[in-house]
Amino acid sequence: MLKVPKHQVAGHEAIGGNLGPLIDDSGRFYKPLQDGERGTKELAFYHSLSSDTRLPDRIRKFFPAFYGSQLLEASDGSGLRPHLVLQDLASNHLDPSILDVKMGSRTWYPEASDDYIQRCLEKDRTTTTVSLGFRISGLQIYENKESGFWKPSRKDVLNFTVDNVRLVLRKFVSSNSPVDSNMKPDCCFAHSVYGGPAGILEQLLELKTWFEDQTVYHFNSSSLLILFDKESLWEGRTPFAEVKLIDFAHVEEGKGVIDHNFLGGLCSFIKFISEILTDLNE
Ligand SMILES: O=P(O)(O)O[C@@H]1[C@@H](OP(=O)(O)O)[C@H](OP(=O)(O)O)[C@H](O)[C@H](OP(=O)(O)O)[C@H]1OP(=O)(O)O
Ligand SMILES: Nc1ncnc2c1ncn2[C@@H]1O[C@H](COP(=O)(O)OP(=O)(O)O)[C@@H](O)[C@H]1O
Repeated sequence: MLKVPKHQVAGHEAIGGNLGPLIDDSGRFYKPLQDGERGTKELAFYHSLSSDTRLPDRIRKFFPAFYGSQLLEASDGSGLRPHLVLQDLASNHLDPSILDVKMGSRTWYPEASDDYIQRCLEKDRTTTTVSLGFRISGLQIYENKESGFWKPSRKDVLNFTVDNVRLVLRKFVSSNSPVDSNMKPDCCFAHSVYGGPAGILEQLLELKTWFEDQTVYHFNSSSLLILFDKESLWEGRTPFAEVKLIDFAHVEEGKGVIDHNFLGGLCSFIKFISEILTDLNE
């Protein structure tokens, strides 16, 4: 039985009769192939990744597992449509807090259509994409059983300033309410979630070592999806905090050139996470 994901934080959503991803109870995430080149590009990327022997195992783990494609009834009622069959990254987390961070100081690329470039340029200039090399494109933070999740609207997220980003990255690992804007985030989970040998910072640094070398792919407009849940943290499960790469509808061949755009954004994001840990130590 397919259903609408409970923990989707950005992108096209299968609610209100729209086209969007679906999940099942076995831990699979079905992402409909988007129209035009976008869908075929993302499918081709996953196929190429599966057979790419150059990809080290320590890097493969950053991508959702890929189980091919399947024709399924689309969520918008338009009939059968091919879907990517992916690992549902939220399925092994109870009440996950999730951040979707769109990487790069530009989300457009020269091969795209003029109309697409114009739309991207506009969003890049009005968000932190240009200034920071990344923008938060969606999030949810689990508070507690009574209050559930704090999930700011898409419009509010698109309006995040640099200061908002700094604050949200602190709220993400805090125990006090993310809703109350007067409350200083206590960052009480920062050491365990961002720090430590299996924490987010280590994972980001490992990913960075690959981006410093790899010239095979250019990850235009792709995101880092960061997930953790308090339950796994308390139970000492590993990994309880994960960094994954998603959204490959605009990946291009790297043709021997470093993906400076993604790498620059990654370095900038790493700095923001490192600062939180440094501030705690001082
Ligand atoms: O249509 P919208 O306004 O929801 O824009 C989508 C973006 O949502 P946003 O407004 O930034 O929250 C959406 O951004 P997120 O993935 O939500 O960060 C994508 O940029 C999407 O483009 P594409 O599918 O990657 O080509 C964008 O879709 P397209 O406009 O390219 O179809
Ligand atoms: N494999 C996955 N498992 C769980 N959730 C996912 C997965 N891929 C994407 N998502 C969720 O869906 C959202 C949108 O995904 P994305 O691939 O960027 O779609 P779009 O192409 O519509 O922008 C992400 O922010 C995340 O919440």
